Amino acid sequence: MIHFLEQLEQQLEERRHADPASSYVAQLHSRGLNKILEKVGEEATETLLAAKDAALSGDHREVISETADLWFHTLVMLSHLGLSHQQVLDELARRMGVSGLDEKASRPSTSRVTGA
Ligand SMILES: N=c1c2ncn([C@@H]3O[C@H](COP(=O)(O)OP(=O)(O)OP(=O)(O)O)[C@@H](O)[C@H]3O)c2ncn1[C@@H]1O[C@H](COP(=O)(O)O)[C@@H](O)[C@H]1O
Repeated sequence: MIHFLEQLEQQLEERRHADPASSYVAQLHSRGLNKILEKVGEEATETLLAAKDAALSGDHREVISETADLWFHTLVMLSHLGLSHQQVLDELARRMGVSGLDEKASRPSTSRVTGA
């Protein structure tokens, strides 16, 4: 899986400066960060709607497809910002074993008051 992400990231970097007429990835970069963020938001919404449908119907194909779209556009976003999926994996690894409840309780008291 990690090897596949490395291959995909390499392909996304290669396509970054390709001809937008023949590459969707190049098209996204040429349209700029706001367009990429718009797509991430759109795919996030489509993913949650598909998840609601999947819970009702038991058919998981659409939520898997939409989640793949969301991950793909998120990878393009990271690439546009000069970041790597590895930095996200490192952050998840850093959090491994730290309960989300404990982490939240250790935040400064102002955060707890606002519930943020
Ligand atoms: N994994 C993907 C991938 N997943 C989704 N998509 C595209 O993401 C788009 C999302 O579909 P939408 O209907 O939401 O987008 P749209 O309606 O066309 O967009 P709007 O004009 O409405 O904003 C579609 O065009 C999909 O084909 C992807 N496009 C590319 N890749 C990977 O990126 C590589 C390079 O792609 P190209 O740059 O196109 O060669 C490919 O070989 C793949 O490995």
